[in-house]
Amino acid sequence: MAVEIKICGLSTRDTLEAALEAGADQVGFVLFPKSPRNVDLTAASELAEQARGRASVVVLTVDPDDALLDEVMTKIRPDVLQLHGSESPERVSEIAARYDVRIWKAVALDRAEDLKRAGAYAAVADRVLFDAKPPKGADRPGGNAVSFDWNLLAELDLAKPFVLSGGLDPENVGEALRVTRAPAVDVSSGVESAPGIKDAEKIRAFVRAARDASRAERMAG
Ligand SMILES: O=C(O)c1ccccc1NCC(=O)[C@H](O)[C@H](O)COP(=O)(O)O
Repeated sequence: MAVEIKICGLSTRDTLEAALEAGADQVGFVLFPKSPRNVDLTAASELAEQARGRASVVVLTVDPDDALLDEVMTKIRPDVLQLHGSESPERVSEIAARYDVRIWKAVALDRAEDLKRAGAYAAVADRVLFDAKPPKGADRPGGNAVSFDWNLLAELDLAKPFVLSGGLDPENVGEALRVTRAPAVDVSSGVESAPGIKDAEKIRAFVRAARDASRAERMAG
């Protein structure tokens, strides 16, 4: 299977278009006011319309309440809801039951012990997205350009497909795929020229590098 590629934190029509034309499978919009990639509901809904039918629309929120989720579901109508806060497995299950949307749950990894939490999330979410733990003092739980030790995932046995995230870029995504054999990758900072400013050429380079590496892995068996 070809690797799936998500470009996260898009906030302009032009860079969204670059991601869609490059062949991204999912495009992500961040609803988190402290993020340099934050978009409001209106902007996210306009970007979602541009992407609809061309890639899956992912809306990323952090510990959302039902009022926000009601608005997200009505105004943006995402294909996927990415939960990137400290939502418990019970809360993820509640959200999955309340809304007709696929759920990805982010799990921060630093050491093998952190993987124990992934099983409980795999039981209630459609996918688990592994990200690095945020650095001390960071004001957001993701999008920090930090990687974790990919070897932690080499022997992973999870009931659901996972997404590899955290500090990926066009130069390292090939090696990341070789080590983890991830079915899907997610990038934000690694395709930016500055925090929150997406770079069309880096988006194209990332998609190319991930596709090349995925093809090489498949040919090697
Ligand atoms: O991107 C953000 O600013 C953000 C803010 C709050 C929660 C999550 C956020 N991003 C999550 C993502 O999906 C990123 O793609 C993922 O953390 C990887 O980020 P990066 O290491 O910058 O590629």
